[in-house]
Amino acid sequence: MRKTLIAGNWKMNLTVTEAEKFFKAFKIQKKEGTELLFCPPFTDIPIARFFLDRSSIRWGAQNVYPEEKGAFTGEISAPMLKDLGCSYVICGHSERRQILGESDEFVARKVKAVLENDMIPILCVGETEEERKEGQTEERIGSEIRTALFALSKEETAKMVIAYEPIWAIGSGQAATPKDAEEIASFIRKTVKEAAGKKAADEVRILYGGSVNGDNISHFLKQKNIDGALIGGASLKPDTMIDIYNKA
Ligand SMILES: O=C[C@H](O)COP(=O)(O)O
Repeated sequence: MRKTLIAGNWKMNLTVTEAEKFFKAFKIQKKEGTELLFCPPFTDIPIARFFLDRSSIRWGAQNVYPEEKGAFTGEISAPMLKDLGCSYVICGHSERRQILGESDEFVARKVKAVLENDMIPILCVGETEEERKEGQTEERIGSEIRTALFALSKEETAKMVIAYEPIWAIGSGQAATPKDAEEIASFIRKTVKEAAGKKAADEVRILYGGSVNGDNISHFLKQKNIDGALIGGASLKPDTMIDIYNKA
């Protein structure tokens, strides 16, 4: 039985002062079978640890550099995140792939580094509006997944989370339909099965991300292959995130 994961990606939002205010206001009743995660900016991770340490809520990072240590100015390594108590790391978010030109190969190195440091990678995949119109969605996502899984064992693959985030749905207020998201989630599971076998495909968790809110979360979670959500804008307000968690 796969555990539902509700993950908030704050992106480049909330200062330390604002994060403190957020966590002071964030109160939930723990639910069995649903995991809650926040991925704040690096600067807020110690604040997340301070407030969430004795709770069931996990914290993670939005990015990582694939090398362990060394002369990589401005970068943060997986051992550094592990030492801060991070459980998850988002790898290959489309905002990084598009703005910073991160390649599938570079993202694959991050995924490996996260697993080697006993954390769980959330691999983001998804198509642009143009690719969708051209019927290239599966080709794009298939290639992103195969490259990320290439150097992983079946056991490592089974631990992963893959987030399907159609780029056109991110921050647009126009989410994919639950039916379309399920179709791609099913394709993702099939791709994992071909690359790493049935056991890994049965265990890997697949999230949907892109304009998720309190009104549509339940529709996504009813889908057979969708195990949770990666939430951007709606994760920035305590009340909205509490509402989403309660509906999950
Ligand atoms: O990582 C989160 C996604 O990019 C979704 O962002 P959004 O919920 O603001 O559309």
